[in-house]
Amino acid sequence: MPRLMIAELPLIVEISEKARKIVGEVLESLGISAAVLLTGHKSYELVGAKIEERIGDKILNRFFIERPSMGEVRRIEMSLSYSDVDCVIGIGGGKVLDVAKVLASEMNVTLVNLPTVASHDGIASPLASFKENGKPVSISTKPPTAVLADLVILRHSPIRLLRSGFGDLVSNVTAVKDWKLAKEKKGDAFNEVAASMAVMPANLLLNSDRLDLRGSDVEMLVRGLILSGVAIAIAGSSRPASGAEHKFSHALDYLGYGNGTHGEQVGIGTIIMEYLHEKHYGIGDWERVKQALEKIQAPTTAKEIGLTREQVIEALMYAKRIRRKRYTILEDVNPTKDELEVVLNKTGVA
Ligand SMILES: NC(=O)C1=CN([C@@H]2O[C@H](COP(=O)(O)OP(=O)(O)OC[C@H]3O[C@@H](n4cnc5c(N)ncnc54)[C@H](OP(=O)(O)O)[C@@H]3O)[C@@H](O)[C@H]2O)C=CC1
Ligand SMILES: O=C(CO)COP(=O)(O)O
Ligand SMILES: [Zn+2]
Repeated sequence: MPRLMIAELPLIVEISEKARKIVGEVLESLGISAAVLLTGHKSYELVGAKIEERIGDKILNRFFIERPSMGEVRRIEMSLSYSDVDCVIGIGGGKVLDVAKVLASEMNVTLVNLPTVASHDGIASPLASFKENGKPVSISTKPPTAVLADLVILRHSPIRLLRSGFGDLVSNVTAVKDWKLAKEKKGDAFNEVAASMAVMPANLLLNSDRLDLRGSDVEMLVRGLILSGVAIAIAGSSRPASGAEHKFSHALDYLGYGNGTHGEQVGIGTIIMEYLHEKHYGIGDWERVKQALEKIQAPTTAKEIGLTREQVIEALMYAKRIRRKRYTILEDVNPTKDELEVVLNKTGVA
């Protein structure tokens, strides 16, 4: 029987052209008086400095994040010592927001996140991803109390990172198929609300004729990534947004192969896993996934993210061995190297 669980969710979510301008108002409404600002050099220069001007009276300290790690969290905690901090504000990309999440969780204070890029669904999720000793680790945190997604900032953020966000959102399509498979084959707990929240925005974008991430579609992308994060909080695990395509991406990170971003890797992984779902269960349309990624000029081939065919095969074989409790199409089909060669040929990935 699934356990009854009360999920902690973001209290305030603003997705608009003026989100950056209401930070003061939001802090006021949350009763914040002493916040610590975490940011990156670039994001501070482009966005953070101006926001800090507006809320300067509430900022106790500012830290620039360079390398997201537990060491970085400890460094900040030590500098803050016994200061009476009641809020962490994160203004930056995934690196900054992840450190902000872990710090706010450890200090048990309010977290206000203002993403300056929309590169993955960590914007609103209760998960942080650090590299420790060169290897990726996933850390559970509290979700942000407030997420202020400013569409003007995000529309002008680097296009490669917007495309990456699209890849991470589209990956929910196979993640949810894997989750359903685990429910049917292994009796895993499945949450229809979380699954729908994760998959519906992804399908909306996949079915769109024209995709313009610098234009009107940025809003749906950001909405979808935030809903993904909330779906993760509701499900109590990354299940709605992470299946076999994420195992493939984690395998690449572990092996240190290629130069793709998270979203680029999972995007290519989604083509492969959607092919397997379609072939073995007749559900899915890998060509639709590939075409959508091509439409926004995101990579759809191994070569584009610095991978050889052999490395992709090795990563797929490795992916079968990680996080074994999470049943996916890879454990279900357990493809051999020869079968994977066929998949790569057919999909044109390598
Ligand atoms: N929590 C989760 O679920 C997940 C977390 N991750 C983690 O997220 C991190 C990657 O996040 P990602 O957002 O891709 O990358 P970064 O946070 O590293 O940001 C990428 C670059 O963009 C710069 N930047 C930020 N905002 C802007 C802007 N508006 N315009 C121009 N440049 C900008 C940053 O500079 P500067 O930093 O100097 O401001 C940085 O150089 C990794 O640490 C990864 O492990 C990955 C997947 C999932
Ligand atoms: O990237 C994520 C969801 O998009 C996080 O998932 P993981 O739990 O696989 O790290
Ligand atoms: Zn992801």
